[in-house]
Amino acid sequence: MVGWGDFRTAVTCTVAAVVGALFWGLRAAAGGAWEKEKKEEKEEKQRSRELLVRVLRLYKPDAVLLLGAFSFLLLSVLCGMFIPFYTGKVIDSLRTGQHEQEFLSAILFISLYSLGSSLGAGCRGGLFLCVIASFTRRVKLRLFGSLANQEIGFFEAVKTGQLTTCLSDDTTLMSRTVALNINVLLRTLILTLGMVVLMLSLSWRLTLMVLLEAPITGVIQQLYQSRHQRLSEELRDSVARANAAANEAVSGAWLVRSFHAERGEARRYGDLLMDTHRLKTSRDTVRALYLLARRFSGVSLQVAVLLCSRQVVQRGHMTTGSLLTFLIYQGEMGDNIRTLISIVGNLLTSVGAAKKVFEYLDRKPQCTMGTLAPDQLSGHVTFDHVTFSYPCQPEKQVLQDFSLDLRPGKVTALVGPSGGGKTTCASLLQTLYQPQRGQILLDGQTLCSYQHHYLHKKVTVVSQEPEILSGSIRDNIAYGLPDCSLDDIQEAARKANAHNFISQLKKGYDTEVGERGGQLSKSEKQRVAIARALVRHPRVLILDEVTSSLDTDSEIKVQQALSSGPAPTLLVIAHSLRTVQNADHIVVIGQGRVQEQGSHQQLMAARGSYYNLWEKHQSSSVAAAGHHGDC
Ligand SMILES: Nc1ncnc2c1ncn2[C@@H]1O[C@H](COP(=O)(O)OP(=O)(O)OP(=O)(O)O)[C@@H](O)[C@H]1O
Repeated sequence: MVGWGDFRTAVTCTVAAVVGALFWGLRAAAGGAWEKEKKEEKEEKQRSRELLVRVLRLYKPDAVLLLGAFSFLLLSVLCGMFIPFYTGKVIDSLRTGQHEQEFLSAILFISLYSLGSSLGAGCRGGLFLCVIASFTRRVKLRLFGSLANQEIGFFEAVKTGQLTTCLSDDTTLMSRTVALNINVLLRTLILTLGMVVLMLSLSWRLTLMVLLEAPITGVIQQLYQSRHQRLSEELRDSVARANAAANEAVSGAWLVRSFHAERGEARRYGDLLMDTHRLKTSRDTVRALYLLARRFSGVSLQVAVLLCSRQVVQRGHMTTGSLLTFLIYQGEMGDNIRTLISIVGNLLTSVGAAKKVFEYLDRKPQCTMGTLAPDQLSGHVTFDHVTFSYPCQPEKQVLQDFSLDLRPGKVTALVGPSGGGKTTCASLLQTLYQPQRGQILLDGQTLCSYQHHYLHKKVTVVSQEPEILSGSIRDNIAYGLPDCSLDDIQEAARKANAHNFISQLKKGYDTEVGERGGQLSKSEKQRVAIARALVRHPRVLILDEVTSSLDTDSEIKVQQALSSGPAPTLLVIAHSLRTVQNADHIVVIGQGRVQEQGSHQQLMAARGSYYNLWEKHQSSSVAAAGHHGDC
């Protein structure tokens, strides 16, 4: 016979089922309007799933540690699951006041399971942290390797702040959240399955009611997840933009100060911070609403179960102790269902940070270097009909059908008006950029077919603004050559006329030069940079406006040093025509094209653009001399 209690339970279950179905129905009805959004969401989810699989594959080297962590996880979950079960037994034996033996054994089991659960949880946590640390280090290193290999155009297109945020924050976020989410997912899954079995054994009616929470939570979660993910991504980009602005202002502090741009910079940074704040507030509001809806549904179901449980106990289907056990499980079950549903979404969200990391990890540099490393290299360079635009300004052709021959062991001077493309030639020779058309050959082979390390030892450049790194002078000269001896360093420094000033420093070659070589004068920096180039014994040496910051004495000494020993192919880029008239070959470049070439005498006789440049140079020198005389 069906009693009143059974009837009430059945009615409550049906009502709850209808509510659940209604939620699904509403979602399906609204689905029509969201068709497009849903399709995009689906594709996004598919991409996130693929990313997740890639992240998981990266954990392979930590498989042993992970196995240990999962074993402890299993131990802690299984032990923890039985504690409420024995708590119910304790209550029952207290209530009846009999079976002391049962009471004591229940207490003993609770103690043992608590010990096992705590031990398992501690070891699991420790091992997971080790895995996360090792994973993060590995990913950071791989990402750094990939970034370091990118061509210069990439660094011009992407802001430094974005790259450093990706390297420091995104890698950490990706490893932490994925590992923690998987940890929680497995723990909750095992716990939920175990609890369902135990709860069914206590009361299948109440268990069915508790399980109705799943579809309701599912709907709430669905609504929340996509919005939260979108806002989180926007927030991450906004933080990166603010970081980039701060970086730029701090690294260019002298520029900000000398142009009195402090207020403008502060305003720009303030606007970006405001944007970040707005996105953060929206994201937190969405989260607060979600938590509210989740809590409300959970509490409603709890009340419904309590109402029905009275009937179940009164009818003798359960003891009070079992009911207590059930209610403890129910409390945890609600959390577990919510966690299980949210964790799948969280896992997909957490790989959002991995998106950028993989984007940079997968990026292939425009020029992948080859394997050529011949013992003999004559240093014959050919620009063969090269056309080039900078990646950030593709519409502006800086070099147009540009051809040039640098003959082995000879000095070629590249002269021409400012912005004509001289430094661009030097950058292309270092493979910092790739020409869009034509090719650059070294001894008949394209630059990219040489081994990376070999090419940059054989083709070196001393640029207008030499990059000096913080560290000692010795580190700077031997940069990139870990086996370079002090003798070689000193020999190169002598040739660059740098040995004297270095020897006079208190710590000599071990003197720290400060950030970006701030403790050295411009000429000293230039001479250290020349020594850095010469220590490599290059076959092709490019001096880009080097003489402008050298005094005459240094200039003569450097020229003498370069002409002694096996002379490299020398490309001298110069504004001052005085320094180039002795060159074997002079090339005049203007608007990205070769305008004239020949020896000084030939070009002067031709009375073309070189002659005009020379005339201008002469008259400005005379004017400068007159001005000094007046003074
Ligand atoms: N990184 C870059 N991105 C975009 N355009 C650039 C970049 N570097 C140079 N340019 C542009 O390319 C053109 C050629 O510049 P390049 O520095 O090669 O000239 P240059 O002859 O060496 O000038 P200067 O004698 O003043 O050093 C110029 O119009 C310049 O604005």
